[in-house]
Amino acid sequence: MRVIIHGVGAIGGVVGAALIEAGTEVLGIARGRMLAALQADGIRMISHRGTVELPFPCVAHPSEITFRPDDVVLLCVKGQDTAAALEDLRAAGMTDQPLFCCQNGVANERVALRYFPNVHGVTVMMPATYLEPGEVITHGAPCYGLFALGRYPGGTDAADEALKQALERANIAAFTSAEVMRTKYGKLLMNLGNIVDALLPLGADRPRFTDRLKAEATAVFEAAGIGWEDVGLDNPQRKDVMQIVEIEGTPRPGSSTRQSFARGAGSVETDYLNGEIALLGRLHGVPVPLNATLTALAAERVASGQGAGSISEDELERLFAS
Ligand SMILES: NC(=O)C1=CN([C@@H]2O[C@H](COP(=O)(O)OP(=O)(O)OC[C@H]3O[C@@H](n4cnc5c(N)ncnc54)[C@H](OP(=O)(O)O)[C@@H]3O)[C@@H](O)[C@H]2O)C=CC1
Ligand SMILES: CC(C)(CO)C(=O)C(=O)O
Repeated sequence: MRVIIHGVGAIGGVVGAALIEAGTEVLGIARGRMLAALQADGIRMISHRGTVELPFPCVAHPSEITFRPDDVVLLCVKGQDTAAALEDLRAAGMTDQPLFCCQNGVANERVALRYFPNVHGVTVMMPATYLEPGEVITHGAPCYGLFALGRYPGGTDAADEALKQALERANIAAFTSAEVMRTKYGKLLMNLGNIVDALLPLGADRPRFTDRLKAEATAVFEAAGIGWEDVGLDNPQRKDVMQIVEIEGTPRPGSSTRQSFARGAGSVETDYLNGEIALLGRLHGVPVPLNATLTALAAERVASGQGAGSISEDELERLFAS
């Protein structure tokens, strides 16, 4: 099995480095300063086990790849980059190789099914960081992360089992799930807080806002008949397997959305997180003013160049009340 990682950032970088360290053949698709760093010096992965530096074979575009029958493709780009990535993979000759959406949100798998027949969802529990080109960090321990894998829209197959085994050899705990989207909807509830985490200053009271975002979302799920499973700290599959730990000298900078602002990435994933709740609320006639407000606020903050920590608790409370 060769694992092609489309989008070598925080998740793609940690997963790729861990697989390479464990002896799996990996090929990354990266861009910009990350691509240049990987091609020049390979990847540096920092974890609770220490720092490893590894060669990370990479190309700039899928068109540079001759796809093989034993390839599996891990899509590790943010939701706003999914459609372009899928188009590039198809144009490059990918056909029925398994495609695993290692992404937050619940929209990627459905889009992928337009392009490819063999689509899998992955619920990614991994506190990963990418701020500096060539360097990725995971604060997950004892395993670097915990992944649930399953075929989309349902079931499991040999590809799930093969990837699960490769991940486990790489210190990433994994389990297969015939209803993987249930855990992805549960994870989405957690990720409604990404934009709150990003925009509030460090140390602010986040649950004051995130609890209300989740309440809107669970009401929408109920109205829409969407089942979900809690994948947070109380999940028994997570306990003892993957907790977020301190790494001396390497503070965790916050959610993946906060990292996008910190890197000046020019886009954030909020349309596919809080925006998914806005969409579902509008489809099912459930009021979702708070998630809709934050979806719009994220776009406004990206456009105006304001970023991490740019709104106070009082300002956010006023927006929630308006
Ligand atoms: N970070 C975390 O802790 C977690 C993240 N997730 C989810 O995992 C997914 C990936 O997130 P994360 O790793 O944080 O994101 P990152 O932004 O760190 O990594 C994505 C990488 O893909 C690159 N990329 C995007 N489009 C292309 C393309 N067409 N060709 C080549 N490279 C491309 C991006 O480049 P560029 O920087 O130039 O945009 C970036 O380097 C998201 O859905 C996120 O929500 C899930 C759990 C935890
Ligand atoms: C790790 C977690 C849950 C929150 O930081 C996440 O999924 C993200 O950052 O996108």
